[in-house]
Amino acid sequence: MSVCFSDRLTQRILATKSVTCVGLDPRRQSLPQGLQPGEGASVADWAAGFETFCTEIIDVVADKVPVVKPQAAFFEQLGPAGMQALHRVIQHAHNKGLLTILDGKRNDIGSTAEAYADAYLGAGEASVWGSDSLTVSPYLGADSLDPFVAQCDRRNAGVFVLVKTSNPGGGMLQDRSSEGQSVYQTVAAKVEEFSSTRRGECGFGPIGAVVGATYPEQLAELREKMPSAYILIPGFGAQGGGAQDVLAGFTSAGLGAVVNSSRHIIFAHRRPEYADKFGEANWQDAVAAATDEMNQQLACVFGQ
Ligand SMILES: O=c1ccn([C@@H]2O[C@H](COP(=O)(O)O)[C@@H](O)[C@H]2O)c(=O)[nH]1
Repeated sequence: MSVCFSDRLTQRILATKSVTCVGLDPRRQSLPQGLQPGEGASVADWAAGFETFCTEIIDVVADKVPVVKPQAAFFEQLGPAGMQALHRVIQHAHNKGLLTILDGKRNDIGSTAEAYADAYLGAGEASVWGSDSLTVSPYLGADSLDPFVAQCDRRNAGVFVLVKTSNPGGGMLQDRSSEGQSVYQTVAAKVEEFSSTRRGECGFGPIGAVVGATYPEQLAELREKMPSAYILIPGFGAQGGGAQDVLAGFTSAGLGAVVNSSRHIIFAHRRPEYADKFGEANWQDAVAAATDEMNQQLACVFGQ
């Protein structure tokens, strides 16, 4: 990949006219009936169901959105078979022209973080997992982030550092203050420092931040504090965030952020408004309709 991650993401946003990120969070109990392997099924059977589910979602959304975010946890739950399915899902997204954010929230001391960065960062054949980008935790400090940043430089990959997460309990650590600055503000300053010296043509660098749609005030504050960073905004839809909550994450050109929704899109066939219209057998049509709906709700970011 010769183009830096932030420029590739920007190109995809402009080409699809969408800032929606579809989260691939296959949950056993919510899979459409036709993909549930039935009683006594092995983890390998479930992994096959996950793979079919996610690849079909990718086929539906490939021309509608710039990026998908596979959630590693659900694949890890199925052991080696799940991880093989995850790999094939990432490759399928890549082959369909979608960018990938692997949501693994990885990190460790620097020398071990090097192995994580090598494993996950680099699209297609550039790394064994083939992901364009990865979510990472900042809680082991700046030196733990360095290996990820180095791999972003080497392989034109991207990372999204957890800054202000969408969950209600995140403030226990993230909102703590010392020397007049909260932890999330300290992490944001580091993200900006990394990205400001690596800006692509789009004006953003490859080191981004995770900021929840459930904290619109902090999102506005962090947009200002990190002018060089792409923001991944989870918490839209199932967690209660809406279009008005995420507007402040974008520049006036509608760039600088992508908004993730997982359950509300991939399990749209279970939402009453879609269940009646499409029925479970046509779950792919519900995914398409829910993606179109989210794109329409967020179209306002381009005309701020
Ligand atoms: O702060 C964060 C960081 C990550 N997530 C992840 O995003 C999706 C959200 O799923 P929904 O179904 O749209 O609620 C999920 O994979 C989380 O692990 C987050 O929600 N908040």
